[in-house]
Amino acid sequence: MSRRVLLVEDDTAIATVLTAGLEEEGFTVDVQDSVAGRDRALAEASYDVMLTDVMLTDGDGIETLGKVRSAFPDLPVIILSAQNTLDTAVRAIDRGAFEYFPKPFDLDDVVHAARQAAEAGTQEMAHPGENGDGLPLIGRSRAMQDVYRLITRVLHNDLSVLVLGESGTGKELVAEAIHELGSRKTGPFVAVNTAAIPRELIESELFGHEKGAFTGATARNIGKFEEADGGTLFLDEIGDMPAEAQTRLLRALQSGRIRRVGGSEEIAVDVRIIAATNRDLAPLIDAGSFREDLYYRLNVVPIKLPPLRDRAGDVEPLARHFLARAAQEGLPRRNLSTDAAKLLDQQSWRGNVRELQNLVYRAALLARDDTIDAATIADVLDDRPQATTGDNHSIGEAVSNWLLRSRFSDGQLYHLSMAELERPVFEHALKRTGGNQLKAAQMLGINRNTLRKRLGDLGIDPEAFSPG
Ligand SMILES: Nc1ncnc2c1ncn2[C@@H]1O[C@H](COP(=O)(O)OP(=O)(O)OP(=O)(O)O)[C@@H](O)[C@H]1O
Repeated sequence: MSRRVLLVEDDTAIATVLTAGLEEEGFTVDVQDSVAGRDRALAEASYDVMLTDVMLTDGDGIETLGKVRSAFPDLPVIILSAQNTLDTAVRAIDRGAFEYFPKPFDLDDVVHAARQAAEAGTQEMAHPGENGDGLPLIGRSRAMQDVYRLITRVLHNDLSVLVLGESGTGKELVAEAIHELGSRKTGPFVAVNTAAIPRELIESELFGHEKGAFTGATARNIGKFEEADGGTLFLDEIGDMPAEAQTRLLRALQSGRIRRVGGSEEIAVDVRIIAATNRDLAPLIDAGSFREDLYYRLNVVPIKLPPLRDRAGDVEPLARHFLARAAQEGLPRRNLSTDAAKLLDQQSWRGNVRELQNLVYRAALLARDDTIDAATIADVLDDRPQATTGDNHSIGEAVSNWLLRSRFSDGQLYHLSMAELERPVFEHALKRTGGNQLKAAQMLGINRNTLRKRLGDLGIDPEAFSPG
């Protein structure tokens, strides 16, 4: 028996392509181009799944979704949206959408989701919640869309999330967003930067200690786990955690209980863990300095944050966002000239969003009039601390400098250095070939399967380099 789809889309080109794809999959497709048409069709026929655009001439496909969901609670709905913000993704899932696809979408993905939806009915639907306000993440690039979709997937469960990404890409902000928008928002959000705490103190910081547990422990102290009870614990720079603390953390995650340092009592804690790292954990695991079992515990849902240079079109809105924030914080209110925005967009942003933010604040301070022009940006750019490897004359020199700045223990040096070298080489080749792995492998002079495997090991997504 043929399954029936209601497609609500006012763009005829998209409607035609989708209809063809869905029909090929064996669906019968009815197309409507308005909210009114949608409601009429729903009243007249019975559907297995509905796909709907958001901005329709007579209304908003998400805002009016509540009505549909109460009248047809068993009808799974897939949202197709051109408003590619985290807000839209969250609104869609909160209103009970089965899936959310930013445009332009991949036809196969949408057809696949329609089939899944028709099969699963509404069982797998996200829990409706209320609408989030003041969503903090700026940027509508294609590269950020996957991040938004993943965020919506983890809001109403307690799955462990591992946020991966270079320094300054917004990992902590993502953790905060998950907490603020999710079902633990009434509980505390507690952040711990593992790399910033002396190794000897990490365990007591995380799990607390009893009076007299060690020299200097003059009173009982509650750790971050207990502080985060009922909420979210964000563990930043997880790759820097010493071995003993890793063991203790794993035990806590497995049992849902902790024991204070020097204590004997087992204390139950209800904590959602979000961990983050800017390091590649695979070589640390290979080298035996990061526990593999802990990795699997933490990495239930990985969220990879793209570096800023891969977020086409995001630099200018971010810069304007930071200017507005700077003004709120008492700095002079400034505009950004078109040329200034262009110049910002051309930078490679090795320090990612944090670097852009710092630079925008400095430009706001230094600008000579209300509008920040390209000359001011150029001055501030020149003033930057030297980019880490930008001034080196050879790869060898760059590597030597990098080794001097890095800290890792014996047994990791080779794997970590190789990962560090391979990443920019692979990314360069993927960029040059628009993400085509076959061509990239030819350019590199290595076997395609080798490339695919190494990309996987390094967590590089070739899709992120494909145009569009
Ligand atoms: N998409 C974004 N929209 C708005 N602000 C952002 C965004 N991403 C990052 N920021 C801002 O940039 C700064 C750096 O972000 P954050 O501290 O979350 O990065 P991080 O990846 O955790 O860095 P690190 O690895 O160094 O800890 C913060 O001030 C954050 O508010």
